[in-house]
Amino acid sequence: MKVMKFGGSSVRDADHIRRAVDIFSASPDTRAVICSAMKGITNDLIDGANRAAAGDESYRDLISAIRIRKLEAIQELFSDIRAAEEMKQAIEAELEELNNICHGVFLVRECSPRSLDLIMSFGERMSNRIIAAYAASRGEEVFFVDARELVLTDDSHGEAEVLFAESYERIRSRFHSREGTGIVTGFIASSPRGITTTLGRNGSDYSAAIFGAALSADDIEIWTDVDGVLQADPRVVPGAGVIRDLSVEEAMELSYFGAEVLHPSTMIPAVEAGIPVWIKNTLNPDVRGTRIARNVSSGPGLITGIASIPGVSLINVIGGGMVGSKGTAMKVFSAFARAGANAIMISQASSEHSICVVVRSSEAARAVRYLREALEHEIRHKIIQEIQEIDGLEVVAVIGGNMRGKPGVSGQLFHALGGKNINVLAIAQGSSEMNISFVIDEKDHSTCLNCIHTAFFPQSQE
Ligand SMILES: Nc1ncnc2c1ncn2[C@@H]1O[C@H](COP(=O)(O)OP(=O)(O)O)[C@@H](O)[C@H]1O
Ligand SMILES: N[C@@H](CC(=O)OP(=O)(O)O)C(=O)O
Repeated sequence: MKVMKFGGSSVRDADHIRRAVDIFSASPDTRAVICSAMKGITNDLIDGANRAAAGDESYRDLISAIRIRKLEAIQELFSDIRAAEEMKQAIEAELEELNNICHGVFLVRECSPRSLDLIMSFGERMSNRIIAAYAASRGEEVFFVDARELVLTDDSHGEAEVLFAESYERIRSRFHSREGTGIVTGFIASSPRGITTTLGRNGSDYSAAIFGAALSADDIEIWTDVDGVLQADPRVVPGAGVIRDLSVEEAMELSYFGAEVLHPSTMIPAVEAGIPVWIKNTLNPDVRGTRIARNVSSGPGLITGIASIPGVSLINVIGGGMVGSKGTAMKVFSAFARAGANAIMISQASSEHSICVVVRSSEAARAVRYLREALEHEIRHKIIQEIQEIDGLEVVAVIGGNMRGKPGVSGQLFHALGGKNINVLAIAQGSSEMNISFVIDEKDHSTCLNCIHTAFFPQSQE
């Protein structure tokens, strides 16, 4: 039995929805189909909420644009006039509710994370209603599931924590009482008090893993717009090939370091339940795709993939006085934690002369402010000479289970970068020896990814 998920790119319009329904209806053992909002709609909803909160009436234009996309899709999908009319009415009712909520935000000039979750939920609610009704109109045995009735979370709005035991129980009981395929809203959930929450941006993959684990699926299939997980971002490295099999650890590393096709933490419920996750292409359904599973051995290459996180800053705490001084590192990392800045990468010179931490640029100024406060004593007594912030950078990570215990990977890597005159500002290696990450100037993005790809995957270049 399978659980499938179709991302925003796979349900972006009527043509894609048709293909998605073709795919799941050709696979009768599909018990649940989790769909995202049509591509771009979640961003439009966030934009609309922000405009309304700023007192800008143009939020209405965004809702009108969403309405047009929905009505066009309905028009193309439903040949039966009555069915199309019913669907239109259902969507108009959702849009009216959305409009009222946004009007409330406009009046109070404020959009709390809780209100934003509710506003974002309309993307998945509307797309899944249309997909379920369209599949039913083709004679498929399907039932619509608003995941807010089944997936329970705490109330940390924006990226809520799932309450697994209660959610699994509800999912199992709903599916045991129904025949056919459940068409389930991804991304959205609710708190025990019934308040709408979301699982974090791109959270529909996570929803698929939750339903897969709850229903003990044999496989989870994530359908997207590329042939699988590729060796690098195909928009930057056009020659990147498909990775056939990925271990869970490699997949986690790739997603952590920005491979957009996967999302961190997504796979945890599936992994814990031992369910393989497949990444497949809605536009090319016959291609095998990538399989992510436990105990997969890495492919033949020295590395498996390359990923990168743009928009980062490097914060360098420099001071000869730190050598042998106990507790400075602790002060540094506590300051980052208090500033709410997530350390993406950390590297400390072995001379203990500097600690360098990479954070998202949006968090950098605040982190530096907290650091200066926390290290005031050290700065005054010249234990620390400088706290440096360098912006406009990118973290690149080279990942692969085969790197473990194999000498020469770093040599080959930095030789390739040197050959293209790419300056490396900091380097770190995970203790799992499964990744080498380093910091470069953002301007070297494309040259860097392409030269690493050429160096490690020469066979993909033809
Ligand atoms: N290593 C990679 N492998 C495959 N796709 C990648 C990779 N890195 C970035 N991408 C991008 O991720 C996109 C798919 O992710 P996303 O847009 O979130 O899909 P969906 O809409 O299906 O959820 C692809 O179109 C591709 O451009
Ligand atoms: N619609 C949500 C959830 C999601 O997972 O979307 P997608 O599958 O298109 O990444 C978002 O944009 O964050």
